[in-house]
Formats: sequence, structure tokens, C-alpha cells
Amino acid sequence: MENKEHNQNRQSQDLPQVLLLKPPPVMTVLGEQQFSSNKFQLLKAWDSQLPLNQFLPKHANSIQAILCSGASPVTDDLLQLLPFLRLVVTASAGTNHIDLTACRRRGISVTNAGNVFSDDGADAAVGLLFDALRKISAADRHVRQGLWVKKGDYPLGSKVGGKRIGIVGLGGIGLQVAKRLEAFGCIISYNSRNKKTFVSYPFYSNVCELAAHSDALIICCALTDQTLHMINKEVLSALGKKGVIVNVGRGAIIDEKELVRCLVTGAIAGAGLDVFENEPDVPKQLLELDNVVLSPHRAVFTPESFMALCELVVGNLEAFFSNLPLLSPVMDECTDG
Ligand SMILES: O=CC(=O)O
Repeated sequence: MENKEHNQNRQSQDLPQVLLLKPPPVMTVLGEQQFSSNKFQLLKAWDSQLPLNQFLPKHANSIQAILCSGASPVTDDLLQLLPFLRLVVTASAGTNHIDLTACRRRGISVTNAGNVFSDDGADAAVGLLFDALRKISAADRHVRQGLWVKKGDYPLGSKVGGKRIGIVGLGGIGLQVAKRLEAFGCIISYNSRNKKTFVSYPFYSNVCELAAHSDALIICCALTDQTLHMINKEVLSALGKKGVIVNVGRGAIIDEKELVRCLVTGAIAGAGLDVFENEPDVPKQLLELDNVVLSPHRAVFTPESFMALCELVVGNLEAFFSNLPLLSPVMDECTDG
């Protein structure tokens, strides 16, 4: 232990230190060597046998940046322990695990995954929509369980073309969803914090009104104080009995208890869910339902998006330590995913 700790110390004297409390998923998949640089040194808390309450004070004065992901929150309490911290780099699009207000107050810059996840996130959202409407996974189970032979044909799914799609959050992912579904003949409208001048899709400032004018809602926005449980009973009722909801944002944007109730009682027709309020726990009732397609928070992750993310993470850190502009700064609470 002493040697490892000593080595980390010695190396960190040569290069600025970037703290990691947990390896982000991109690092677990691609390997640590992909993140090596001659501009900074990774300081891996999990490599030390010191408990965190000793590890952090020991290194606090040399840590200038943190590399984190959704699984390692950056709270005001943590920031308080790191007086020389100037940058938080998150290997995620979402920033809801970071106290952005505290970062701003302390003059700490934040970067996120920028647009590297937009295509894959949009593909997954469209895939979940197709599955929920055409019942692909449910029909697959019907065939595998021998029910085609025993019980006959599976009920029909619903056509995708012509559906009115309400996109909640017209950021990188939302825009790509719109582009893809337009090509399938869907009619797009959206809700976001502000009306976008660069698109001609109808804008609804009220998400309930958007739901009332949509056959499917696709949630692509970020989780913030403003979007927490934004999709509530009222919005789900407005979506109605034939409505479908897809969520690739964050679980807590939807009131999950209400969603489960609506799916169980048929108050809405179906759902495609990549994210949940208490991951990895998924409400048991959802597991029983054939009108729900479930995915384990994997919408944006592909080997390709991870390679692009790794380049961006290293690029942001190298830019910072070279006094160059950051590549994907988070300016504000971005609510549009
Ligand atoms: O959910 C994934 C992300 O925020 O990157």
C-alpha cells in the first residue's frame, strides 16, 4: 500500500492531478490506458488503501480537476474538501449528479459529453418507440415461449408513420430523434425551455399541451430542479389511453409511481424506458407488463460513442492544463439533453 501511495505521490509531483473517485463506465470498457496523457496524471481513489476521508485530505492540495460520471456525485461537501479544484469533467451528457450552482459559486468550470451521444441516444429512443408501438420484444417473447403454436397470432402493433411525436427537450438527442422520425413520416412538435429559432416544428411551452397534441412523448431533456417529475399525472392523462411514452433522459423526469399506475390501468398505452428513478431497481410491476419495453440505461453507450467520449474527456483535460478553451463546457443548467 505504502509503495502504491508513494508512487502516486511521486508521479503527481510531475503532472497536475485529476481525481477519480470511481472509474466511469467509459474507462471500464475502454481501459485506463486510453486516458493517459502527458498533460495530467490520474489519481485513482480506488487504487489507494486509504479510506476516502484520509485519501482526500492527503491529496487535496494537488487536485485541480475531477473526472466523474453519474455514479460519483460532485457535491458541495466534496468541493469544499478540494480548495484548488478548478475543473469538473463528467463522462456523461447529464450533469444532475454535479452541484452546478456550487461549482459556479466557486469558479469551477464543468464540461460534459457535449454532443457525442446524440446519434446513439436518438437511435435508442427511436428503437424503443418502434418496439413499444410495434410490440417487437413482446412478440419475440410470444414466439420464444411457444405461444404462437399454443395460442395463435400475437395482437397487432400500431403504425409508426403518421404518428404525432412530442419531443421533450430539443437538444442534441432530441433534434436527432426529430430528424429520424420525420423520415418515417411522423409529425414532430416539441417542448423545451425556449423556442428554437432554427427549427420550424410547432413549439409548446406547456408540456401538458404538447402531450394532449401527441400520440407519443419522447423525453430527451436533462434532469434539473425544473424537470423533476415534470411528467406527472396531468401530463400522462393528457397523453391519454392510446399514448406511448419513451424516456432516454433521466428516470426522475417522470413521476414513476404515476407512470406505473397509468401503465397498469391502461391510462396510457405503453412505454419504452431506458432510465428509472432508482437504478438499477426497476418497479416490479413493470416487469409483468407486455406494453413496456425496458432497457438498462444503455441508450447512449456504444463502443463508438465511448471512443468519441474518451477523446473528448482527454481533450477537455488537456485543453484545461494547456490554458486553452474547453471543448464542451457546460455553460448553464442545460435542460434540453
Ligand atoms: O445517461 C447518460 C448520460 O447522461 O451520459
